[in-house]
Amino acid sequence: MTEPKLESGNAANDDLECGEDGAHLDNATLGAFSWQKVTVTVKDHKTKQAKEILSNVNGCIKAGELLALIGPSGSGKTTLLNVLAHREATSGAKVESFILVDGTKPSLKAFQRLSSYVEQEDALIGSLTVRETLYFAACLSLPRLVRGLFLSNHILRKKKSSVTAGERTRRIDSLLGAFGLHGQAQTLIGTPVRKGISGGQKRRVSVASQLITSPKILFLDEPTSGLDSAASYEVMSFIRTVAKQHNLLVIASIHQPSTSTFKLFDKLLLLSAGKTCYYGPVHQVKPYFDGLGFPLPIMMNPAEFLLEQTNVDFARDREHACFRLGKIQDSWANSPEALAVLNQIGQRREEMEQQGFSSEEPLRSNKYLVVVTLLHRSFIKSYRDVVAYGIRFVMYTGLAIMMGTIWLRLDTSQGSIQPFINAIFFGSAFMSFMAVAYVPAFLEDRGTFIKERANGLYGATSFMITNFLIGMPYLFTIAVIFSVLSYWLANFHPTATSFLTYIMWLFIDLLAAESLVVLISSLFPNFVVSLALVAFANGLWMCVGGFLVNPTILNVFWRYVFHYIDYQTWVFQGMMVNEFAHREYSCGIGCTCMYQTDLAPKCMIAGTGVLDAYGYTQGRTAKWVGILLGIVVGYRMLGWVVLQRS
Ligand SMILES: Nc1ncnc2c1ncn2[C@@H]1O[C@H](COP(=O)(O)OP(=O)(O)OP(=O)(O)O)[C@@H](O)[C@H]1O
Repeated sequence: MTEPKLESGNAANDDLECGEDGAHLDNATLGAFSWQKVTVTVKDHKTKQAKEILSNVNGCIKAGELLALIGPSGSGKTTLLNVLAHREATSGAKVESFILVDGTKPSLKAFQRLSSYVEQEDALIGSLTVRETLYFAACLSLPRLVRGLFLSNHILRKKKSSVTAGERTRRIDSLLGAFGLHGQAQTLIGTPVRKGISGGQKRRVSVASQLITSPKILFLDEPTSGLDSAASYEVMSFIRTVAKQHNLLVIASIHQPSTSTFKLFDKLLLLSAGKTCYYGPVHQVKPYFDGLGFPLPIMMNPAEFLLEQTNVDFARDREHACFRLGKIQDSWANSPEALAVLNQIGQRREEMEQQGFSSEEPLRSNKYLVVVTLLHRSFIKSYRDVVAYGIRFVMYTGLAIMMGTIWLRLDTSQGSIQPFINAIFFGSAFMSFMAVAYVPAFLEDRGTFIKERANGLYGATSFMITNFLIGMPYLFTIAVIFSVLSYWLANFHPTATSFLTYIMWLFIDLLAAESLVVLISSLFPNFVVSLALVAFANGLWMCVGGFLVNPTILNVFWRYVFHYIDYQTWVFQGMMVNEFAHREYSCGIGCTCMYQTDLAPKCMIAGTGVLDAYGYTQGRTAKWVGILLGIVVGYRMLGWVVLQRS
């Protein structure tokens, strides 16, 4: 198996600007990040009344500090993290907040440049190696120049902020080192059928790939979820070391950390039912709760204790638990510590207002290079991911052999006419139907796209173009393999032109079928729903496509509403014309011809008689291809609109 040519550690001489290892991560510019009066209101599903899921949450962290957001399930950790990261808080939410970076409100773009967000579920591609994952993260997120490009004024302006190949490699190497991943650099991330790196290593790769753009603020959504306590500690200690070394600000929501993991954080924000229960240094949480009359037992995990005190859902005595929680929340709201946080934010703002915060535009990779990078990545995935592609190849090959041997060597007597028609229908309709096998692969790609777009890497246009382009050679190969095997075995019209025309129809058929999968799976990104709808749509297309009910007698509703927009209609009639326009069939003993044509006196049937029975005219191939391509473009455009809005 060929490895892609990625830049190696000693790649280029043009990296003079990059300085020492890991220097790109250094934060020398951003001092503090604060948030005030964060309140999020949603409409309660049951009562239909407005419900506050976050109420008046304040906080501030300084460069080099790590903040843990903890709280019972449903306390508002994810919502707060989203608000702080300038993402959608939750669907349909009304958000009030006052978020400042060094005392200044940054633009969304400037904030995106300053920060990175690591999702709870790793958005990693299992068939890439660890190094490749960082390499593609770098290519997608960092602006770069292609050698040999004519340097227009625009490009020259961008050159200053571009990252050279050498610098990119240096960043990858330093991140591999910082997260203890050098030993696994060439190991696959892992797919369901190929074991890769461990869960903790995956999490480290996720964090490292978000640090490639040198963010100053790092948001982590449950970075230890699904990991055992040893792996959780390991992941958090790597993050802490990097944050301390490079003066980064880290905010992580975290579920039940072990005592040792808990102590890796500098600050703690304890939430329950959307309200603050404690905010401040981790080491002061014990005296604070002691003072409230809830002493922390010496041998107990502090995080576990705090969650116990603030959780009402699993309490045996719910009334008592609610009373206790109310007391903790009120005590915090009226505490001198809460007031001190507000003073700290105000003080910090004044200090920094004089200094000023430079809001730069985000670094972005060039759109065309993004498409090239995505194509490169998809290509590697396509030849390594057996589940996504290999199995489908085997399935189509099996189907072709099956079809060719069932319709084996049909002769040119009139008895073969109907089997030929059936074979044309089966080849076009069933191959289209089998596009359902693409649903899981597309949903996986869509998932990656949604996460990468949320990180500002690229948009729906780049994704759609790449998806279309990467599918073309693959679908073309399937069309060729299927035709080579089944066309000659079944004895379709044996000329080179007809054979190539058959491949063309099948290729466009597959292109349309896969575009339909893209549209439906974008609209309903759920495996079962999507599968059912694609199957339903194909069933509909088969019924109205002209084979099962002759188009001349198809009733007006189905004919005008669905028949003409059905891509299988055009493929079926295209293949029918290809087969029957230039072929003749014998009527056999007794000379009773099934179709009456000019050749009846010779006891023969002209294939055009079959076409007449279906109402198909010849010489319209270009028009039908045009209609089919229009349908493909239509599906893709609609898919693009859906992805754009999702
Ligand atoms: N769009 C919404 N409409 C109604 N309620 C919502 C909505 N989004 C979130 N909530 C509610 O807001 C509360 C906070 O949700 P959030 O996901 O932020 O909690 P969390 O602390 O991250 O929970 P977990 O630890 O279980 O992930 C929950 O009770 C949740 O049900």
